[in-house]
Amino acid sequence: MADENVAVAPISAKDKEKALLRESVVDEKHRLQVAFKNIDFSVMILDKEKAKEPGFRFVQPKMSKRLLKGVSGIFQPGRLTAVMGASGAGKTSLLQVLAGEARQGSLTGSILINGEEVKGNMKKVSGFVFQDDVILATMTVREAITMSALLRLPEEMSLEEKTKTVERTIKLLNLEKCAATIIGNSSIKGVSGGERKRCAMAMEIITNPSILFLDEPTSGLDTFTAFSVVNTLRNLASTGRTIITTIHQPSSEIYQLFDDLLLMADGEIVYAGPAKDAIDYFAKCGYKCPDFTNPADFLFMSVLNNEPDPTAAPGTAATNNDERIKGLIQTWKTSSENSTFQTELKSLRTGGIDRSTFKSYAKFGTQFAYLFGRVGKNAIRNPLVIKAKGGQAVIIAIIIGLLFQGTGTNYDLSGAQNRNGMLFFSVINNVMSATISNLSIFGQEKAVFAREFGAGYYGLPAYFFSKIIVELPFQMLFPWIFSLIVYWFVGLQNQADKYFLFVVFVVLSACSGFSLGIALASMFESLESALAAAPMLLMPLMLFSGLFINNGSIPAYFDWIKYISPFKYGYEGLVKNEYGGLSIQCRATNPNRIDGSLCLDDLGFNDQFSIAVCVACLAAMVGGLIVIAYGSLYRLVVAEGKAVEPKAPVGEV
Ligand SMILES: Nc1ncnc2c1ncn2[C@@H]1O[C@H](COP(=O)(O)OP(=O)(O)OP(=O)(O)O)[C@@H](O)[C@H]1O
Repeated sequence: MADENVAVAPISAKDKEKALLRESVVDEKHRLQVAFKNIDFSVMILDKEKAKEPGFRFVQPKMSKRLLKGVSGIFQPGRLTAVMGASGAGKTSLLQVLAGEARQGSLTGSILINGEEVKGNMKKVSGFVFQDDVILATMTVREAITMSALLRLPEEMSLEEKTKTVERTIKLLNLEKCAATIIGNSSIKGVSGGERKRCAMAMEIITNPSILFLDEPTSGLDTFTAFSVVNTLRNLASTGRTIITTIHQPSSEIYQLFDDLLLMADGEIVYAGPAKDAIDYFAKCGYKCPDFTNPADFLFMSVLNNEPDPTAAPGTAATNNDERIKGLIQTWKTSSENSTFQTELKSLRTGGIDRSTFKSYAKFGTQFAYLFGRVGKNAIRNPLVIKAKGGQAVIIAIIIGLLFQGTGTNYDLSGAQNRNGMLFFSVINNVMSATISNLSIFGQEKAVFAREFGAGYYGLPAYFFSKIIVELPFQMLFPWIFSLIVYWFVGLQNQADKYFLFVVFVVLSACSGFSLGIALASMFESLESALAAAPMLLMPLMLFSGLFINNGSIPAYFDWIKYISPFKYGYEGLVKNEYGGLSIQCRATNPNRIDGSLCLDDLGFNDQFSIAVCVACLAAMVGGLIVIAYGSLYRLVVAEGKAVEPKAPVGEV
C-alpha cells in the first residue's frame, strides 16, 4: 500500500505534455511517407496582350500559367518539414496540390503515399489547416473541437471516449484557458489570433490524421505564439505524423525546430533536405551566412530575394536577381545533395496506405442532429441579428400604423388609395428585408459550409435541410409580430378569418424573401455579386405586382413576368382579402359606396387567381426557390468546389 505521508512531486506542464504525446503516438502502419514526382501544375489566366486585339474585344482569351514546374520531393513521417520561399514562389500551390485541395488547374506528375499512387485518397488520410481559418464565429473553442470529434471520429467510438479525446486535444494545444470562449469575428470579440489558429489545428488533429498540411500557421502571430505553435507541430511530428507547413519569416528559434526544409523559387526547388544542412549547402554555392544571423532571414534576404537591388551598379548580378535565382535552381538540379535526394525517391517506403488510416465520416442522421442543434444555437447566439430583425419589424409596423391610422374606417377614395399603399408596403417590406438580410447572412455563412463540407464534416443535405427546418419558423416570427401591430393599428376589417389571411400573406411574403435571399447567395460565388444582382431582380418583379401597372394593361410580351413575382401574389391576395365584403367608394365619378369586389375589377385583380390560388402560388414559390438554392449550392460548392478557399486572384500577364 502506498504511504500516504510520502510527498508526491507535482507534475510539470512539460511532463503532462510528454504524457499526452505518448498517448497519441502513431503506430508503424499509420506512419505515412508522402512522395511527389515531377509535379506540374498550371492554371488558366487572362491573356492581356491578346485581349487588346480587335477580334478579342468581347471574349476573354486565356492562356495557361505554370505555377509548379516539375517539382519532386519527399515528406517523411515523424519529421516536421517547412516549405519556404519568397512570396509567389508556389508554396501554397504545392501544398494544395498535394493535399487534394487545388480546385482548378491541370495537374501532371505522381503523388505517392508509402509508395502507393494517391488516387484521391489524400484527403482521407490527411488534415489541412488553411491560412485563413473559417470557423463559425458563435461556437466556443470546445464546441468547435467537439464538432470535429462528433462528426469525424468513428461512429463506434463512445461519446465518453470522444469527450475525453476533445479534452486531451484541448490540453495538447494549450487551449484550456480559452476553451469556453467563442471564436468571434470582426464584429463579435472572440479568441485571439493564435488561439484561433491553434483551435483550427486542434479541429484537424483530433481526427488523428497521419499527415497534416498547414498553410502559414504562424502568419499574424507574435514571435512567442508563433514559436509555441511550431513547437506543438514539432511535438506532433515526434509522434510519427508527417507534418508539412509553409512558413514566412521564421525566427531562428523556430528554424531550429524544423527537421527538413523545402526551399522554393519561381515554382521550382532550390533546396530540399535537412534544415540544418541548408546553410552549408548555400555556403558551398557562394552564399555564406554571416555569424549570429537568423538562417531564415539569410535565406530570404540573400538567397531567395528576387527584387532588384536599387543601390547596385547597373548590369551587376544584384540588379538581375531573376537570372541569379534561375542559376540557383540549376545549381540544385546538378548538386550532389540533389542526386542523393533522387536516389531516395527511387527507394521509397512500401506497403501503401493501410485502409484503417482513413478518416471516418458520420452518418446522415448524426450530421443532421448535430447541425440542427448548431443552427438553433447560432441563431440564438447572434443577438444582434435577432434584435435588428425584431426592432425593424416593430419600428416599421408602428410607423405604418401611425401613418395609416384610421384607414380601415375611411371608405372614400382616399381610403382606397391608402389601403392599397399600406397593403403593398406590407408585402415589399417583408419580401425585401428578408431577401437582403438572408442574402447577407447566408452569403457569409456559405464560406463556413464550404470549408466544413470540404473538410468532410458533413454533406450538403444535412446542412441544407437542418438550416431550412430551423430557420423557416424563425423567419415567420417577426412578420407575424409586424402583422399583429399593423392590422389592428390601421383598423382593417375586424374579422378573424381576414386577420388570419393577412398574417398568412405577410408571413409567406417574408418566406419567399428568405428563400430568394438564400437562392441568390447560393448562385453567386461572391457576396458582392449577389448583393448587386438582388435589386436587378427585385425591382422588375416589384413593377409587376399590380400596383404600378394595372394587371389588364401589361403588354402581352411582358405579361408572363407577373406570374413569377412574389409581390403580385402577396399584394393581390391582400387586396382581395381586404376588399372582399367591404362597401367602399372606389370611383371618382361615383360618390356612392359600392361593393369592394367591383373595386377589384378596376384594379385589374378580378382574374382567375382566387385568394387560395395566391396562397398556393406564394407557397410554391417558397418551395421552388428553396430547390433552386439547393441546386445552386450543389453546383457552386459540391460540383465546382468553389467558395472553399478564397482563390488567388486570377492573374494577368
Ligand atoms: N488561380 C490562380 N490564377 C492565376 N495565378 C495564380 C493562381 N493561384 C496562384 N497563382 C499565382 O501563382 C504563384 C504562386 O502562388 P502561391 O500562392 O502558390 O505562392 P506562395 O509561395 O504561397 O505565395 P505567398 O507566400 O505570397 O502566399 C503566384 O504568382 C500567384 O499569383
